[in-house]
Amino acid sequence: MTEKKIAASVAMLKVLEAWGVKDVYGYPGGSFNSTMKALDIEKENINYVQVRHEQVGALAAAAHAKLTGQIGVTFGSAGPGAVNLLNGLYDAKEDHAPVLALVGQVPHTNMNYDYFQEFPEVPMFQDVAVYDRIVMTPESLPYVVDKAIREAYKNKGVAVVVIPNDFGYVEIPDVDYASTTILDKAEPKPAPTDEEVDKFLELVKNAKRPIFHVGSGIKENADKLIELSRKLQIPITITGLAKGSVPDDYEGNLGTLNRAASKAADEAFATADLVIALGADFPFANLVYRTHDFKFVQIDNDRSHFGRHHFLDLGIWSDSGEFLAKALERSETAPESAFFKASVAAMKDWKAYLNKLMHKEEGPLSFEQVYREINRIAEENAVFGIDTGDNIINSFRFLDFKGDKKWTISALFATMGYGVPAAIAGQLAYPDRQVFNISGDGAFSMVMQDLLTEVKYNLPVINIVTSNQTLNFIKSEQDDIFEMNHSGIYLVDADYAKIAEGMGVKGITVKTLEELPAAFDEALATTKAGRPVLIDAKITDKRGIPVEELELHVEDGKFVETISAGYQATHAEKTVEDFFASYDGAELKPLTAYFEEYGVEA
Ligand SMILES: CC(=O)OP(=O)(O)O
Repeated sequence: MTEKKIAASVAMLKVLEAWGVKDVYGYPGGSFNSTMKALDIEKENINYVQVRHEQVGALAAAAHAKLTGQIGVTFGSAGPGAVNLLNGLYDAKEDHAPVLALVGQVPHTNMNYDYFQEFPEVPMFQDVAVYDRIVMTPESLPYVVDKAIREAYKNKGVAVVVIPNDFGYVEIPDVDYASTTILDKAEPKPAPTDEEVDKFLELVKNAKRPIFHVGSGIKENADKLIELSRKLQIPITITGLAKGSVPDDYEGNLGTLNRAASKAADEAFATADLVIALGADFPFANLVYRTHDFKFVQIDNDRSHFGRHHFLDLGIWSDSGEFLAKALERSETAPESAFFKASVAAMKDWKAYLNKLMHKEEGPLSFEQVYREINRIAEENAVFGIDTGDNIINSFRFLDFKGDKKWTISALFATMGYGVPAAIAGQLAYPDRQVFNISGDGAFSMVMQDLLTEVKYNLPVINIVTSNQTLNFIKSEQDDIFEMNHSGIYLVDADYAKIAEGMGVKGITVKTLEELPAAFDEALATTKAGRPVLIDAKITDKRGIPVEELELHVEDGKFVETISAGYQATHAEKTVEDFFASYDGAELKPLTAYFEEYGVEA
């Protein structure tokens, strides 16, 4: 009997198909032609998405993984194609997203002869990858790719497989190379002991101002968290990635911390005497966790995370759902807490302030009104690709995450140019949903060639460019540096609507508050007709209020609120009241005012 044969590259694609991969993002080069041939053969089963820069392909794969939880796949050819992948792969690494990168290599017979575009790729990917291999035989190609996918899932990171081009053409035995059956088995969840939960409850009982800081893993258990927050009277702060995981309309959800914060969250956290970090892995902990003394409880399902941001008073290795269920079961309802009430009141007023800014009807166009319009047209299950810069702060503050919405950012790596690739990945993964890209002009102009990808695949993305000819996130940082002029942050303006039109995308420019609603209506109508659209919103370079400059400390047995010495040194406003007023917030009150009102003691 003759053994059935299959090209090694086709066998590799069948492995991807078995793992449920639908889209593969990349740009061909000569050293990748054996896989390109296979992609053509398998086009009914797997979709090759031609991006216009490998960086965009790698970022789209990372965004796909972050949005869906499923592996994202990207490729680049030997040499420049491989190098261009790096930015997107680092984004995946830093945000723990499973991504497979297939990398072309010259035919193995030409390797080590200083051949055209040949370079040693494996060492280059060593730092970014959790698994990094060059295929050594045609027969092992599907096996190595299968193993790479398992490693990417297991280690929540990037797996790289370098493929000498000639191996892909070779016929190998046609057998089932994929090991996807492991997907059926859920990992066992760690759970707390009764004693651990009782110790936690004792710490809560002895605290005057306990506060939660929770990570995005809470999403499935947000109901239990809210029940415990109410029962024990503990307000909640969240990490940036947890935005939307705890409903914004829960009165005890104070929102995010630090620079992208709500005022109430930063203020309340600064007075906490007990911080309960629940799956929170916070990249700014070194700033925010070290401003004052508090007791620290950490509950995490990853044992390698314990103590990495703060010394522990209590560490509980547990899944958040298991922990919350037991804490609810073993706790008694706490008496009403003045700290909880004061925090909730401060948050309510903060939300009213944001609402006021969004609904301004006079003055120049600024980012708040753009967000009002996005919220107006956004559907319940919209998907957002949000680019790095002010749009991160602004989306955390102004974007309405209610409903079944999904969003993604380049969180820890924070690369600019993420919005377009994320929107492409979002629209391909969720073809029936409305998808937005929200980018600053600096970020957008790094990847704008990939509007062509939206056109090529008929992706009706709503691209919003918040365009102020400034790297505004950086400008704000420079504003706070003593005796520093603005340096290198001003950008040449462009007519992004015209650029979009030149690529086949409907382009709309909006310069005034009056023009804004009609522009968004037109954008909506365009995408409903199946076409991508771009709104170039010419906004001011106004800065949002930097609430991270607020500081609380105890003087004579009472909390006192000030603005940081650094801010005072670089700005005219010296009092908290003047600080609020300079950001159009004369009605805002320091948390200390609420403390007095509700009787919170230091
Ligand atoms: C990085 C940066 O400053 O971006 P933006 O101008 O969108 O804030």
